[in-house]
Amino acid sequence: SLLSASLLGIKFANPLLNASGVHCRYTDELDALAASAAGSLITKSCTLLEREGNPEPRYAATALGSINSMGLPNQGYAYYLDYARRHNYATKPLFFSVAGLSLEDNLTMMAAVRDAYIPAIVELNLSCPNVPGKPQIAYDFEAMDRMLAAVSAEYALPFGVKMPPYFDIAHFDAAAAILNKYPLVAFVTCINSIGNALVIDIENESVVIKPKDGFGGIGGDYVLPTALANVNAFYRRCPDKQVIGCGGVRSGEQVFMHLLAGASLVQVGTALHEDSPRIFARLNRELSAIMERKGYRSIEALRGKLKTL
Ligand SMILES: O=C(O)c1[nH]c(=O)[nH]c(=O)c1Cl
Repeated sequence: SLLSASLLGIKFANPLLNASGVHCRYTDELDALAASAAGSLITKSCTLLEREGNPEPRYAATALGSINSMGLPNQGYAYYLDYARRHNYATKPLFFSVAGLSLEDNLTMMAAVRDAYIPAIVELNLSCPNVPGKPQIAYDFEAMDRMLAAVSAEYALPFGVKMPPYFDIAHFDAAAAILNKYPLVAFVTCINSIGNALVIDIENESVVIKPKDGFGGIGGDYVLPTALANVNAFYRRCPDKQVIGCGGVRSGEQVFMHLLAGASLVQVGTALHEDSPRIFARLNRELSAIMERKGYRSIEALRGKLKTL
């Protein structure tokens, strides 16, 4: 149909899903996404063991988006693996987000997903900005190279990576060159939050989140141009991979922008957090209306068709 999408040869009724971390820590949240108009869903990035995460307040919404320093709160990978075993894949695909605190933990968790023989799609999070003392892997190119070499060898199935934003052409080039060494990295999700921003409340003359002296990853309207640039940069540099867009989506127009930039699927974070899974029905309606107005009969007809001047 008009909004059909595909990734790794798997069919999606529409390109929309949640961004990992939003509305996906607990089974009731995941069930609500499964029952929503989203074309698929993804679990909260998980660690080997359950984590409480950082002290609250650790999320705040602003007029232009959000800031968070959650600290990877999650129920541990066994909880999400159990959910992934019970999911009905005939209704919609499920993504499984992994964010181990070490290479060994990532290998253990991905081996468990591999050995479960379920069609869950793994998105390896290389970009969590909020675990104190753990610099994010994707900003350390040698560490990212080592991680992908070991994970590719162990998991031995196609998987994807969740990337942070880059801001320098040389960094797009270097990061893409590493990803292109690994054919099993079948998709690249761009972007994670822009790390270590600072939101100030002038009434209280204070930061708005407790962890890390108020420093946290931002999402929402703040990040849209950076998200689109990263989607398009990796779309251009990784012709053998697909790209999932994430960042700044709150209406059909931003979904359309991500698709033009080359995205195959589009994730929604801040706007989903501030609304509810009902947002997916609205986004699908708005995207359909734009496509019909412009005469597009399929997403493939517009994907990656961004014009330059
Ligand atoms: O603090 C978090 O849990 C978190 N927050 C983000 O904005 N991105 C991530 O990948 C993670 Cl893992």
